[in-house]
Amino acid sequence: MLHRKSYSLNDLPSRATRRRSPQVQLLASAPSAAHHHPIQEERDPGRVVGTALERAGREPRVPGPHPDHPTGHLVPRLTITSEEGKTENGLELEVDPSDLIGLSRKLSSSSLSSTGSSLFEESEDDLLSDTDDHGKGQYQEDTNLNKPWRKVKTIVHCSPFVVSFKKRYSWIQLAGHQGGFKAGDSGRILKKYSEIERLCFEQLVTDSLGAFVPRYHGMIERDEERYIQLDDLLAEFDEPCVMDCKMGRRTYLEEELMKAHEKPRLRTDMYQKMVEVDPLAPTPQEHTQQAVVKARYMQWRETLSSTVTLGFRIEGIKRSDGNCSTNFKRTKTKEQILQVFQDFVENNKNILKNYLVRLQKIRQVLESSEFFRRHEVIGSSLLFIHDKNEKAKVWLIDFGKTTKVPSGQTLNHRTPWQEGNREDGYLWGLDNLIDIIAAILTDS
Ligand SMILES: O=P(O)(O)O[C@H]1[C@H](O)[C@@H](OP(=O)(O)O)[C@H](OP(=O)(O)O)[C@@H](OP(=O)(O)O)[C@H]1O
Ligand SMILES: Nc1ncnc2c1ncn2[C@@H]1O[C@H](COP(=O)(O)OP(=O)(O)O)[C@@H](O)[C@H]1O
Repeated sequence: MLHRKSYSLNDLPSRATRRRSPQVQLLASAPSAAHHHPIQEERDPGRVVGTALERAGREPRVPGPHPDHPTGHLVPRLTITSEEGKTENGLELEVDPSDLIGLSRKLSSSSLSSTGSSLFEESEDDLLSDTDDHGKGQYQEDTNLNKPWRKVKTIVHCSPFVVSFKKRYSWIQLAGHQGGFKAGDSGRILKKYSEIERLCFEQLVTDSLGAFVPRYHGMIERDEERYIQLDDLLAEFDEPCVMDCKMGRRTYLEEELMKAHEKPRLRTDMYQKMVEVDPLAPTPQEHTQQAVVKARYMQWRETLSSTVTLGFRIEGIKRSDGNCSTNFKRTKTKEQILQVFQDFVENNKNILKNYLVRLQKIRQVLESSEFFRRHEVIGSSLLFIHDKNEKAKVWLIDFGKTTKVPSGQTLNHRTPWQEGNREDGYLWGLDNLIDIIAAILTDS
């Protein structure tokens, strides 16, 4: 039986409780398939200069990699691959035995993961208080610290996905909560239910923004667990490349901040995620208590990346060669982002142009959307997907922390945030993103 908390508007979440189902069953890819790739968050920003950058506007250089942690945070990569013709029972698990060691709790929310997590039942262990690190903070040493790009190779054929996919492709989850997804009927995915998100999708059906979010097909119950059904955005692509960009100037709700002020809850898992990236980041007090409060962790992540300075950040990428990375926590400057985009599209200007047109359209629709005007949009991403046919589209995903502002209030999503005004900087971030992509194209 699955034990899962549903979220109401009055229960804004640590979603810690809905994540990280035991991942011991999901095993990382063969390290041999991994290789270095030029896109790395610790790249020397000085390498990427030029007129495109000048047009995009210069940012102060960020310091290079931390001397004690030159390669940043790495996670095992895995994905589920369905194979046509296989039955639900014709299943096999491909595992590199060397990957069996110490992976059980490694995957964090920032880990690239797969729908495979939903193959396995959550346990009571995952329903944790914020002060409990069990199931969240037990991160193991990654033995492949020099390999920020990892080939997705694990194949798990024991899922209901096998029968639901029409064509052979890997569904990949680039960010978000572990165990949050499951395959649905053909061309659909199931995302664990959240009342907030359901409300959003229901309203989006009739909003002009509806064309730019995955189509919503209502709620469904599977194995005593509720899900929302959404179109699988990857389904229409041929060997899709995917990028998740988390939008906005902040990644936590004002309500979460208030809670943190009133009743700070210590998170050992977040402390561990922090020291994994930068052992010097915690304060002496945080080191002593081996824990940080969530708002502190979120703000640290925002400042480390481009969230605060540009209003968006890159969360993860799956490339055409199948390699994936969520190793962008320090990707901060315009020049770094510009380089990541160029690598992501492999310098294909047609793809970039298609993305630009789509983003401009999204901006136009956002500016006139009633839904958008009346919602604080936090933690939502733009999902970029393209393929070798140069088809390239972008959608808005993840409305788990998108909440309505009080009646009479509206947001413009560009005004700088001050506690109380609920502005999220979404459009400001989109403006910056569009400028960067336009600058790459203009340069060429
Ligand atoms: O990406 P890393 O550095 O792992 O940090 C994660 C992300 O910020 C999650 O946001 P998102 O879901 O947008 O990816 C957030 O979930 P919330 O959405 O619940 O805030 C997690 O909070 P916890 O769920 O409390 O751990 C936090 O630990
Ligand atoms: N409709 C979809 N189609 C295809 N992939 C999706 C879809 N929704 C989410 N994903 C994948 O799952 C990841 C996490 O999604 P998200 O909704 O942000 O989850 P969470 O609420 O757990 O943060 C995305 O980065 C993307 O890779």
